[in-house]
Amino acid sequence: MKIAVLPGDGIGTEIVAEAVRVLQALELPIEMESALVGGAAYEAHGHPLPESTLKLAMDADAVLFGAVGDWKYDKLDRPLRPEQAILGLRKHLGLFANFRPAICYPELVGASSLKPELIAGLDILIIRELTGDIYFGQPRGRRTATDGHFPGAEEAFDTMRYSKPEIERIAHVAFQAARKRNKKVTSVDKANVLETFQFWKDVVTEVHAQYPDVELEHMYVDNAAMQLVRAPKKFDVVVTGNMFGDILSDEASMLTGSIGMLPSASLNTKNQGLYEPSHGSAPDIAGKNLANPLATILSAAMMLRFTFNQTEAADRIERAVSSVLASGLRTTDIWSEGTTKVSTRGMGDAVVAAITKTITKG
Ligand SMILES: NC(=O)c1ccc[n+]([C@@H]2O[C@H](COP(=O)([O-])OP(=O)(O)OC[C@H]3O[C@@H](n4cnc5c(N)ncnc54)[C@H](O)[C@@H]3O)[C@@H](O)[C@H]2O)c1
Ligand SMILES: CC(C)[C@H](C(=O)O)[C@@H](O)C(=O)O
Ligand SMILES: [Mg+2]
Repeated sequence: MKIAVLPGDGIGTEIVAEAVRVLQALELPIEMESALVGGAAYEAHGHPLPESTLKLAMDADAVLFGAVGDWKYDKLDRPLRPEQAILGLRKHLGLFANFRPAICYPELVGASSLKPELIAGLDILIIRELTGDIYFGQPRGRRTATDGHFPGAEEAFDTMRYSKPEIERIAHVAFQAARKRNKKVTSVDKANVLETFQFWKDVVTEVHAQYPDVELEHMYVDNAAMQLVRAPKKFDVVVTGNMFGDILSDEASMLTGSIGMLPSASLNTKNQGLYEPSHGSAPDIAGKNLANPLATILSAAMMLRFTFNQTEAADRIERAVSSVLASGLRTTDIWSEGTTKVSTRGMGDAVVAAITKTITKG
């Protein structure tokens, strides 16, 4: 089991350190090798995704990723910006299927900004297409407008596009995931305005014919954003494009109590995966030992489950997280009256201790 460990920037280094300690506590035959990525790699090597880092990731069975980015790099040319590292990894490794499960742990029902009854028992899965859409479509750039409202003015443009096979494969992923859950898929689009998403809707409908046991509903993205906070438990599997999935998954994270609770798995056709929290490098709290490491720790559990088929070890991590939350320990983002505030390291220590206890007990 070879894991490339890429902590990145900001809180990335702090949260990945805790996930690594959790993996080590499991005493599995895991080989881990670290490399710089994002702004840290730009500082050291002049590029956010150096060849050596990309090679390490491509040769590994799985990548454990923290986060990249900092406001101080926002003026760099786009190819040198830290965010290009994660986009480049997704593209080079072909990580088209992104799983972002939003699960509300019973202990955190009070931590969300939503009413407890809306989110108690919540367990939804957002499946985000990760290598297409306006994120990767060409052409893009800046130019002088020759038409539109202001001919002659400076303008910028991007290209939204999806090919049929790209939509088909993510639709299959969603229907197959739904089969193992509550057999309902909501496909989120903007077919009323965008040709790309009328096509998305048509192709998803076509693929659905192969899954008559799964219910399919279509929903416009603006309505989906509203329904997610109105009645989130009505969803089971949500499948959508790259950009809508980015936005809706951050929204869904608040249903779990905090963005610090939302893990993710990004998979390719070879079951190679990159595992990262759904949040970013949080420059506002970086270096303060304040970040919640649980999204990253839970991403490590997803790695054991999806890439390494180590179901028992994955369960062990998830049980340890539950027991730590049940014992009342909270990082600042999920803290509420009557619970005990701990640091990033303190939360990591508690999860490691809970795992060690289960191993000792056998
Ligand atoms: N995959 C990635 O590497 C990734 C993802 C998202 C954003 N980014 C980058 O991160 C930088 C910051 O972006 P942003 O501020 O928009 O989003 P962010 O997710 O980094 O932070 C948003 C807010 O959530 C809080 N937060 C995030 N993770 C947390 C955690 N684990 N525990 C407690 N609080 C947490 C932050 O303190 C901040 O207030 C940008 O450069 C952005 O491009 C990277
Ligand atoms: C950092 C950025 C490129 C990334 C995205 O937009 O995909 C992030 O927001 C995410 O959700 O992983
Ligand atoms: Mg995002």
